[in-house]
Amino acid sequence: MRPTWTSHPHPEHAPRARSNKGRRAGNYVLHLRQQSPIMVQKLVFVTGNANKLKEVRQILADGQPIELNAIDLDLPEIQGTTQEVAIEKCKRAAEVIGGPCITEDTALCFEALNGLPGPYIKFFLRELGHDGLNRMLAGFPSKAAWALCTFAYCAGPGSAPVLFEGRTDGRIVPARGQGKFGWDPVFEAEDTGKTYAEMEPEQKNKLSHRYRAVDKLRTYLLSLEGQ
Ligand SMILES: O=c1[nH]c(=O)c2ncn([C@@H]3O[C@H](COP(=O)(O)OP(=O)(O)OP(=O)(O)O)[C@@H](O)[C@H]3O)c2[nH]1
Ligand SMILES: [Mg+2]
Repeated sequence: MRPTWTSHPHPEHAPRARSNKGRRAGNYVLHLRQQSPIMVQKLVFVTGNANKLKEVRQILADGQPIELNAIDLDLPEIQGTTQEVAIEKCKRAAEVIGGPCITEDTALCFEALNGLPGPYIKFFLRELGHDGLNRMLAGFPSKAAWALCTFAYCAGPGSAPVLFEGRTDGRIVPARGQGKFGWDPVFEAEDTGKTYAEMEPEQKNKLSHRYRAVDKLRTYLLSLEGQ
């Protein structure tokens, strides 16, 4: 079914900013623009992570005209596979805002640990830091890892979310580079010899897990526009 692109989230459903995180991405809306400004259509990106938002904006700025904004909502993230976590979060986001939306989940998966920490990387990073992530692999010969980005799009309350995954392979290394974003300094992307943190944004945004997922999402959203 074609989503009701033209509806803003109803003011009664407008979420309040998270107060417990001390950061806020801002109240924004994703505009899918056709050539005429009158045809502006809207979709909410629900995330509390300002770095994600910044990167997604940068990636989307290069290509078809999609204008991105976001709402910061404190949504529960269940335990499960990356797909299960992404589906439930997006479903809940659509219910809360009462309309179409996208959400994004990032996992960092260690080959030696059969894909863990995966979607729980946020908590491992917070508790162990860069050094601890390296030490987790001390007893294993393989330092191979992959970064996995899962975007979910939900057409509205009661609709099943659609997923878009992007994966970048690499390995876990002692921290190198400017540590502005999460685990960027300890993830060396395959065939680059550089950690994400050592790359200019332009380089990361052309090979990252996020870039690969956004590319699929963009194609899907624009195909909906044409229907
Ligand atoms: O170095 C990094 N380079 C990246 O490219 C990247 N993308 C996400 N992350 C971090 O990995 C965890 C995912 O958890 P996550 O998907 O639940 O995100 P989140 O809770 O911060 O935001 P959201 O769920 O409100 O969107 C969080 O700690 C993010 O900061 C990254 N770290
Ligand atoms: Mg989260």
